[in-house]
Amino acid sequence: MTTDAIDTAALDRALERLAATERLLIALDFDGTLSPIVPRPEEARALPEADEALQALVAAPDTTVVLVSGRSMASLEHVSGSPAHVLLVGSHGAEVKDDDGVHVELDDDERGRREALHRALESAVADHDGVWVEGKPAGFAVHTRRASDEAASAARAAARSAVEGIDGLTEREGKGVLEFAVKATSKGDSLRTLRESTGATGVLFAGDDVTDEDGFAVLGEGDLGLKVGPGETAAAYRVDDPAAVAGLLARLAALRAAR
Ligand SMILES: O=P(O)(O)OC[C@H]1O[C@H](O[C@H]2O[C@H](CO)[C@@H](O)[C@H](O)[C@H]2O)[C@H](O)[C@@H](O)[C@@H]1O
Repeated sequence: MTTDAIDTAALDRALERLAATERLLIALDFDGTLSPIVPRPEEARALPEADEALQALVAAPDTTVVLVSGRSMASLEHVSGSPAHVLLVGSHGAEVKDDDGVHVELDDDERGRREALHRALESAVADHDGVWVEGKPAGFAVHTRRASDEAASAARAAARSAVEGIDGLTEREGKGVLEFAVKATSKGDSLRTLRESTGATGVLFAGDDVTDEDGFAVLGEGDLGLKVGPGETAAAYRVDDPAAVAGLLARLAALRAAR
């Protein structure tokens, strides 16, 4: 799917079908989906309408809501405010928060490679203005949104070259960000696990960035994939922006409550 005109009638019919499913799993990306993209990651917040819709959805019967983010769990908790009864998955699936706390397990080899990765990235970006490195439990993100195009491109090249000697890294490029992780997890893996653990018979997954394509790839019949904004996607449906996502979640909550 490319940037076709948005078919709102078809999307509404798909929402009605999804709302009728027996056990519903709603999995949502955070940045660019619930929150508009902003220059400083720590200042991102879900739109108030989105927060309201999330609370309506968690109150609906047989419905599980989860935020599946590339952010570290600490960062996701900070920006989302840990909404009541909403599950959180961070670091593209490497960190999961449940009743027993937050889990991320690195073995000795992964810990060693993470340290090497940190040293390599910090020294690679040091001379590039506006570029900075964000630490995550299983890796690091090189942020370039505040750099010039030239500095961003030079920093990405320097980062890639600096980590060449480190084995087993997963690389992901997103909006103004290039990430490396020592654990090979993805939003697709998370969705599979969540579908199984919740017994979901239908899944809504919404996301805006290339890393969300791993999630769209594991959706099947009876699920609804929602791409936010422009760009190639495997999702069957599309909306323009986080405001449209909030409206759609409110509609789904109303349909689900009336079921
Ligand atoms: O999977 P997500 O929940 O969408 O998280 C992806 C990345 O989100 C954050 O970065 C992005 O949003 C920032 C705030 O709007 C923006 O400044 C940055 O350019 C975006 O890439 C977060 O900082 C990253 O760690 C996440 O991987």
